[in-house]
Formats: sequence, C-alpha cells, structure tokens
Amino acid sequence: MIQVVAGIIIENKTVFIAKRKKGNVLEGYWEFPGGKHEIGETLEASLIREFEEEFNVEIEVLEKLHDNIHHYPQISIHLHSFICKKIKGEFQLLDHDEVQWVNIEELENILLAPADIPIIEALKKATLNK
Ligand SMILES: Nc1nc2c([nH]c(=O)n2[C@H]2C[C@H](O)[C@@H](COP(=O)(O)OP(=O)(O)OP(=O)(O)O)O2)c(=O)[nH]1
Repeated sequence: MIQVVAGIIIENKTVFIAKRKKGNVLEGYWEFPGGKHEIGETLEASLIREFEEEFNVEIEVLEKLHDNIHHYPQISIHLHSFICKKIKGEFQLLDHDEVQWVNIEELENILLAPADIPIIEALKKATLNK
C-alpha cells in the first residue's frame, strides 16, 4: 500500500484539477494534484513539495478533507486529501497536460482518477454552507 496525498484548492467556488500526463499511470485522468508520500515527511510536507515540483507554487495546507483506500489492479493506494490555499506564485504546467477550475457540482462529469470519486461527496458536504 502506498500513501498518496492530494491537494484541493478552492477559489471562487471552483476547484483546481489537473490532467495526468501522457505516459504516466492513469494517463488522461484528472486528479487533485499531489503525489506519493515519502518516508520522513509529514503528509502535509509531501503535499507542499509536490505543488512546488509540479506547479512552482507555494501552498498552505489548511485541513484534512478525507481519506480512503482504493485498489487498482496493479497497486493499492491510501489517498489523503487536504484543503489547501495557494499563498505564492502562479500555476505553471510542469508535470501535467492541462489544468482547469471546475464547479464542485461539475466534478461528477469529469473523468477523475477512480480513487478520487469519494472525495467529491466529502467536498460537497464540506462546502455545503460556505
Ligand atoms: N497525485 C495524485 N495521484 C493520484 C490521485 N488519485 C489517484 O488514484 N492517484 C494515484 C496515481 C498514482 O498511482 C499515485 C500517485 O502517484 P504520482 O505519480 O502522482 O506520484 P508522484 O508525483 O510522487 O510521482 P513519481 O515520483 O512516481 O513520478 O496515486 C490524485 O488525486 N492525485
């Protein structure tokens, strides 16, 4: 089982998602950006590192949103998602094919990585009265 972190950034009621690059596992699927947790790091530190590596932005990790285990044919992942905020920089496309901001209600019409599907409900609940 690998530990994976994913960051959820909401601005103007839309959420930031990125399309996985051609040639990567889950190529063409959209994800909440992040990546594998590395030994010796906190989950939050992994997420900050991944956003810097993949988009050259600095984020602040605000709160845990959800976590779930998903079994892919080749690998099982424990996915931890966190609500984050961009605090510095403009998004640069360094490791994805595309990015977009989508309304939370539109997320279910997007080809999200299968492990990310439960995050949609958690996100709807968390933002219900906001
Ligand atoms: N980053 C991210 N990975 C996800 C999500 N959903 C999901 O199933 N995954 C899977 C895809 C991969 O099997 C794994 C994360 O791997 P990754 O390739 O993004 O990790 P990484 O940036 O550390 O990549 P690398 O060092 O192996 O190149 O988790 C998601 O929302 N975000």
